[in-house]
Amino acid sequence: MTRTTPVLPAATPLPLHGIAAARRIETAAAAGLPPHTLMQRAGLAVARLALAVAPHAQRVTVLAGPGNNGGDGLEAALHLTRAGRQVAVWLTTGDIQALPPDAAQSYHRAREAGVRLHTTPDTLPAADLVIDALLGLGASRAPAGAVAQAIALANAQQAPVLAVDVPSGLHAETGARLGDLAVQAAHTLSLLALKPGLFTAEGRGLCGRLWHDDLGIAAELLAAEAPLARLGASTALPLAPRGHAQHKGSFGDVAVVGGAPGMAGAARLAARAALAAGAGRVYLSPLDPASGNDDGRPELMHRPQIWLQPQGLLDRSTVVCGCGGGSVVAEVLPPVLAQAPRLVLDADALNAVATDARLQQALAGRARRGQHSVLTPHPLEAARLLRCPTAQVQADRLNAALQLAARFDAVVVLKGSGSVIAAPGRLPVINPTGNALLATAGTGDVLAGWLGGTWAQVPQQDGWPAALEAVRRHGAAADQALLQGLQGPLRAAELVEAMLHTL
Ligand SMILES: NC(=O)C1=CN([C@@H]2O[C@H](COP(=O)(O)OP(=O)(O)OC[C@H]3O[C@@H](n4cnc5c(N)ncnc54)[C@H](OP(=O)(O)O)[C@@H]3O)[C@@H](O)[C@H]2O)[C@@H](O)CC1
Ligand SMILES: Nc1ncnc2c1ncn2[C@@H]1O[C@H](COP(=O)(O)OP(=O)(O)O)[C@@H](O)[C@H]1O
Ligand SMILES: [K+]
Repeated sequence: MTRTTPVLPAATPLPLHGIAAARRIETAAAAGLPPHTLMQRAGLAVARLALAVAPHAQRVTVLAGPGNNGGDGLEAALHLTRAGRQVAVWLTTGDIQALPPDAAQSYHRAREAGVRLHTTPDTLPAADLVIDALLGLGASRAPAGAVAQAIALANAQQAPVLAVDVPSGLHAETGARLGDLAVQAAHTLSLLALKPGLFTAEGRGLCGRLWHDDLGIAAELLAAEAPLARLGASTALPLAPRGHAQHKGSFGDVAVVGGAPGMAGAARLAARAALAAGAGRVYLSPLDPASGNDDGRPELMHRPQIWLQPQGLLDRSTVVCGCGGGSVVAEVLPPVLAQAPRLVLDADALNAVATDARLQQALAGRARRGQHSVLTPHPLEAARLLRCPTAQVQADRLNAALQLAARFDAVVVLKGSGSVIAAPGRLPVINPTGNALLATAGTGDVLAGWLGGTWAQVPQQDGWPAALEAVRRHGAAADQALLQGLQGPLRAAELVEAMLHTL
């Protein structure tokens, strides 16, 4: 029995399979079933979801492509016709002989059921719902010809679009667009395996609301294939509750090094976030000698130039370095990289590392010395570290994060829509929370600080659990703000407070 479920929020971690693995899962599942069963189940699942999300839609247009994704659409058309809807199928090919066998069988079933079938549309009929069954896992190049034309028509009309398996024009594995044209869906029903590209880069934006149907196959078939990543859980993994006899020394120290002239706010935001995350003591060591304490947060302690003290805060704290670091941060990085036992490197600290081979060596050698590092680049910072264009990072975010993690022997948080968390020897995680309310200056500083504040409370661990939890909660606060109707950006100082009130 097939079961369609919403994917987000994900209460438990979910495996995300690459295209090759997804195809092997399909082949293994098909081998244990009568011919054509999976496509029939896929079409039924699409039709049921269409009726559920658009119950009043009388006129449904199905855009069917040249492969098996089109076959799923033809099956859905058949069921929607039986359910009394006015269905028109627009096939991108008139050459029925060229359809793969499963899709050809669905074509004949649809025709026999009286579905109206047309080829190569110039215009689309007015519809209440459009089903995008143009391209699925087989999409390997920029949409061209009739497929490209159909995508453009789908995006130009008003009705909501339900995408089958993946919005056409999106790469299911990377979340990058294959070309200029991609379907903007209101809903996407992912079939059999969930794919990483639905959750990162352009995926979240193009998919709309995400649904999943495993087409009733045995769970063992999915478990038999190694995933490329997992979708993190969007529920809280709380720290141990505070004991009655605990004191501020029980919750670790954080030292924030950042805030070059003109950028004091960035370091203050990170320090505020570390405090709110629950660190016992938070010290602020500004890179601007003229900068004073954060008057809005008298709890923070002003400690100038901790990098000049041979033994002290740098040796025993969780250090967050780089927020608003400017170019001067490069000067303090040698002692910071040498001494900090647990280090979060953000923003200008990463830019400084990107341009200095000695700093790169010092960073990469930390793990061998038993020191732990977490890097939190946004795509441009990641591109500088990898010495490639930003577009190349965004074209394969999982791979970029894995490369950085291997090169620097560190936990890496590649930020942006669907942040990727990677570390050597671990399956990468795509974070399921967050939205564009976070697209405003300073929210990255808040993430780095919160991460440091979380990590300081579990100093015996590497930065992996703290990174997962900080990224999840950061996004969850934005999701909660969206649900509460916030229209504008979630300003960074307010984000700190919002995170405090988010599980
Ligand atoms: N079989 C089953 O039982 C089940 C199948 N399922 C469904 O099958 C889907 C995978 O089907 P698929 O492998 O046939 O690939 P699909 O995505 O339809 O496209 C291939 C066609 O598109 C063409 N094409 C590619 N790129 C193009 C471009 N940019 N612009 C234009 N054309 C382009 C490509 O041409 P070619 O590159 O070969 O020249 C080829 O003709 C999967 O996502 C799921 O929906 C599931 O429901 C489970 C049950
Ligand atoms: N569209 C978006 N969807 C989800 N998260 C986003 C989006 N835009 C930005 N973010 C998040 O906001 C933060 C921005 O960080 P960053 O670019 O470093 O900003 P800054 O340097 O100004 O603090 C990151 O955690 C990023 O993942
Ligand atoms: K599709």
